[in-house]
Amino acid sequence: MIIDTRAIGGCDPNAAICARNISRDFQTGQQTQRVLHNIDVDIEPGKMTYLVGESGSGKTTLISIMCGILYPTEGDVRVFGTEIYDLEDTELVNFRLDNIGFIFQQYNLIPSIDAASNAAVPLIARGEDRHEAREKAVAMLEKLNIDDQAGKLPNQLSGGQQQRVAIARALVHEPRLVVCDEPTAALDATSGRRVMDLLREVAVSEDRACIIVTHDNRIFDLADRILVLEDGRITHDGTEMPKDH
Ligand SMILES: Nc1ncnc2c1ncn2[C@@H]1O[C@H](COP(=O)(O)OP(=O)(O)OP(=O)(O)O)[C@@H](O)[C@H]1O
Repeated sequence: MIIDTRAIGGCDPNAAICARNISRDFQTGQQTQRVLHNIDVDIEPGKMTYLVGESGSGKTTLISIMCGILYPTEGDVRVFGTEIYDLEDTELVNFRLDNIGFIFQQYNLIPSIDAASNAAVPLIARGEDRHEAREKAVAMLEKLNIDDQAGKLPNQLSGGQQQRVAIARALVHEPRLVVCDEPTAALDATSGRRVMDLLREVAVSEDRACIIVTHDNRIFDLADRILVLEDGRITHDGTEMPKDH
């Protein structure tokens, strides 16, 4: 694979993500709806960046584009120096497997395998030995204080426990970029802060970045940077929430 080393639109070569001129349309019947409008954004490593905005403002669409699971209608995205939408499909899948951990609003756990096997999925997908993968998965479940549930199937777990399994699955392969959609929504305040502490420990360092989509004002104080999205445009970029929110 040849990586084009030319900068797109003034990308900082050290940025975790450099997104330029991102627009996205959705087609519903005859109607085309533009939900993101010419967004330029850089995400720096070493920071926990929040993406905040009302329901329907385009948060999920934007993070999906920034991490290689949804093509933009227009624009370019570079993740750790790789222009991801120039990759072939299998290259993009492998890039995501190696570099990105996802925590979705829906936990997307596999119902027929236990919690430890679910948490081990990214390691097994990369071809790691199953036994070693399970051991690493159980160690991650332990950090999340849920290793006593390792042998249970998803439908034997509470919503909050399922979410912690999904979080363990996102972190188990120590990805350089972690993207989380409402990681604390189903958790009580103490568990929520514990998850955020763990995310900071595992997902934020000199060469790692973490983006969190959240409505949860209990954790706004833990952000290093807050981006506010309104109707598909970034209207605030600062270290705190704007006063009028
Ligand atoms: N697959 C799709 N087809 C058509 N419209 C879509 C699709 N996905 C999202 N949209 C529309 O795009 C807009 C932005 O949706 P998105 O899910 O990105 O918002 P959000 O800010 O993440 O909302 P929430 O906080 O409710 O999750 C909404 O109007 C939504 O209806």
